[in-house]
Amino acid sequence: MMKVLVMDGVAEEGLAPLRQQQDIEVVIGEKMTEDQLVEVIGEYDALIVRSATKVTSRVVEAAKKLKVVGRAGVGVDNIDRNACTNKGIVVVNAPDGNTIAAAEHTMAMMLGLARKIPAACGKLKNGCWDKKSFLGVELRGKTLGIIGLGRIGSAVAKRAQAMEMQIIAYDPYISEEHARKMAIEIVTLPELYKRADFITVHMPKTKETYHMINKEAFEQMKEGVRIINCARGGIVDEAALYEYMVAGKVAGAALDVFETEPCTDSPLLQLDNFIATPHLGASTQEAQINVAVDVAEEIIAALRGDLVKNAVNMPSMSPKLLAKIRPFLDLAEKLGKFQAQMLNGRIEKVEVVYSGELARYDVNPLTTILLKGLLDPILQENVNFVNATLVARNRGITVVQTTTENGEDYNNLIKVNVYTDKGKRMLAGTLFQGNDMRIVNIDGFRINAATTGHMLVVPHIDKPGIVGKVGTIVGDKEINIAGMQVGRVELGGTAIMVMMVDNIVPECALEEMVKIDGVLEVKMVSL
Ligand SMILES: NC(=O)C1=CN([C@@H]2O[C@H](COP(=O)(O)OP(=O)(O)OC[C@H]3O[C@@H](n4cnc5c(N)ncnc54)[C@H](O)[C@@H]3O)[C@@H](O)[C@H]2O)C=CC1
Ligand SMILES: O=C(O)CCC(=O)C(=O)O
Repeated sequence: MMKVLVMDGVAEEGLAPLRQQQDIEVVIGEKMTEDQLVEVIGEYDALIVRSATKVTSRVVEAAKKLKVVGRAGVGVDNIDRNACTNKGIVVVNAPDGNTIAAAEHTMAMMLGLARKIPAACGKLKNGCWDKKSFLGVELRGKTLGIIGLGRIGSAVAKRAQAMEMQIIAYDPYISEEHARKMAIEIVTLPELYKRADFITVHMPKTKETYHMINKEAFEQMKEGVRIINCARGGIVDEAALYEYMVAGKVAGAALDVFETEPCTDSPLLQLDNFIATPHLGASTQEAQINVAVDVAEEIIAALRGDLVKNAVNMPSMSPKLLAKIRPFLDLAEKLGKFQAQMLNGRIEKVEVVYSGELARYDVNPLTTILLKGLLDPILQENVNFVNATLVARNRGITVVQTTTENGEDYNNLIKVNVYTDKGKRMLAGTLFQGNDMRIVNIDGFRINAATTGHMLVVPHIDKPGIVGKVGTIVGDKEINIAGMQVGRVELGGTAIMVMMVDNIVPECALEEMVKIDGVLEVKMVSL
């Protein structure tokens, strides 16, 4: 039975996909300290969190069978991704389910600021009918500066356009063309500061974005600007914000997120023109169900060893790309696994060439899974789709990946050259129609071998009697031969024999075979 620990009040309705699995037990956890989590995490195969639980390196170190950490939401800054990656633990998030909730919360903040609703409401509830203090401004005709034009930034833009605002945006990773299609003008950051009446931030907290809205930024802004942060605490420097609000340059600010959460004692909370919500951006019934369902499905996929759509620490891919390359993923892994059993010496370099139709796809996931197939059988540590590239890099293995339209007589071909301190080994495989996977070349010898079961691979001198002698040894061990392929370049030169056998041939028999005159090497490969 696999166990999933669910923290932070993830929506119960969304956990239905997990509860439907016969072999998965769902445990709803109460709020825990780091020490408490460290104590229990060893029991769990998967952990689901929102933003409250911190998945620190200590927690990750204490995990014994954890395969996946799921974030029911977007931001994964509460999860130590490097620690997870090093340990081969997949980190998944649910990036789409709360976009609208966060965008609507941003609009609510903007309208709340423009019309001073929270302060007016507070005063009225205290028995004071005060109309004079709450003269607001309209959004129509105002310029909204959006920093970070991703999912939420774009959804905010669309809603603000409906309110007849003019949108300008800064996002160094979004093309102007993309913005133009949404009728958004891309500007530099200084220009955005200079022109915007309202500024809203929608990017992740990174080294680059931490305290991005600081004194220098406030200095460049318009008199009377209003600031909104429904993204991550720390993007806005709260001390600087307080200073510029008190000085009157900033007419109002609304924060849903704070540098330290929970936050109940900030001086900002004393200001009438400051609106605060306790990280509620994603807190709608709809969003919570959406993200819980999404993350539950990802957790199931990860626990079953299937590919996940929204992994943040391994190559993830669109469903469209996945459908196209899924059969090639199996082939790539098999080629890696095959090579692992053929090698002599320490791996120095892996060269993968993708040809034919494969040249049209993003082949990074194929290389990753090929490395997993290659390194997992060789190394002591657990190598998986998450950490395979990192493991290769940490071991000083150079990985080179190229694509070419020229498929060398095949519609598609994956060729893997592995260089060790003892030489080079080449292997190539293809997918024929109907996803029929075949090994088509070993060290330059053309063959046509299946990619399942056990096989003896025997490079030898092309002369009579060798196949018979190898077959006799296999027969003496009462092992059935299921099929055979021989590849040679020229008569009397070197050749390769691939003998399909029903069981693993024992080491002592392999040693006997190597002694046959003309046999150069014997490798037992199981796929
Ligand atoms: N308050 C809440 O409850 C919620 C907060 N969030 C947070 O909102 C933020 C945005 O989420 P999404 O739109 O889904 O993410 P996204 O990944 O779709 O968009 C982020 C955008 O920020 C841009 N960006 C990155 N670095 C930048 C920089 N230095 N300057 C300007 N732009 C930069 C990226 O190019 C990207 O377009 C995240 O931090 C997320 O954690 C998301 C949901 C709910
Ligand atoms: O789960 C939550 O309430 C917060 C959501 C959030 O901040 C995010 O998705 O990045």
